[in-house]
Amino acid sequence: MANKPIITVKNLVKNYGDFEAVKGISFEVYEGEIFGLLGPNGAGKTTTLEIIETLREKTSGEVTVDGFDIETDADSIKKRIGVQLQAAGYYPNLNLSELIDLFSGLYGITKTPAEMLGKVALNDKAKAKFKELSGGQKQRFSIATTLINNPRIIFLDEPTTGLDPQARRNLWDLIREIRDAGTTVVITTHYMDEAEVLCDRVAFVDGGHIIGIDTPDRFIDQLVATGFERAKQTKGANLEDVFINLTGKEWRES
Ligand SMILES: Nc1ncnc2c1ncn2[C@@H]1O[C@H](COP(=O)(O)OP(=O)(O)OP(=O)(O)O)[C@@H](O)[C@H]1O
Repeated sequence: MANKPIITVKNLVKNYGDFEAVKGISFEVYEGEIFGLLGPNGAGKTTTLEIIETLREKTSGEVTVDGFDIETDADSIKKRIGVQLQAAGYYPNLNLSELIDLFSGLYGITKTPAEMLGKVALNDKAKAKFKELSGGQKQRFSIATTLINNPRIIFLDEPTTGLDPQARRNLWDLIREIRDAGTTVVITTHYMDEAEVLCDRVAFVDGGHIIGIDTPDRFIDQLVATGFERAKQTKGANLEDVFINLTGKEWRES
């Protein structure tokens, strides 16, 4: 992968009153990668993402997204990114088809519901309302809405929280497909197994600082090189393997 930065963050600071939530962080996201922001609750991940998404004011520092400055070109950035909305953002009385039409209209883009729902395997739910969907289907639909404006980058904030093992794996496949089709993906997650298999690179954020940034593989190799050894696994499978083995890998939520 040619490492061409699509997001550049330099010395970003965000204060809420006297409280410094983000304390001068710098990092780059490369074009075409799945980039994970990891860290404990309250580390500053959402604050950082919302500043990059032009939804929140920074205190100081510089951020460019696809060559545009968040300070002077927020509108150009908004046109080039897709941000997952929380469920509350969907009109309750519209079905999925109507919601796609509505969002397309807001973007001034002609996208058919069949095309967008097809991308996330929800064509059979075109007439269903958002609240009637399973957790995995809701996440897939909200990812479809991020893709309507052909974004260069999408931002997913804990997209697999609360999903069952199959639904999580299917969402990983979907996120990889989106990356493979050329869209950069920035994701937050509290599941380290997910970050390990899904993310090309991850940054660890703690207390408003970035404390490490690298590929999952290199992070793990570096830790092992220090002599760290994991408690030996006594069994060749775990309960999640049993779950998947018993209930199958196919999508279960139609
Ligand atoms: N609007 C706000 N006003 C005051 N403090 C805030 C505000 N938003 C966030 N904070 C504080 O800033 C810190 C960073 O919050 P942020 O939501 O960015 O963390 P996070 O890493 O996304 O956490 P989580 O994993 O829980 O989502 C926290 O201490 C939080 O309480």
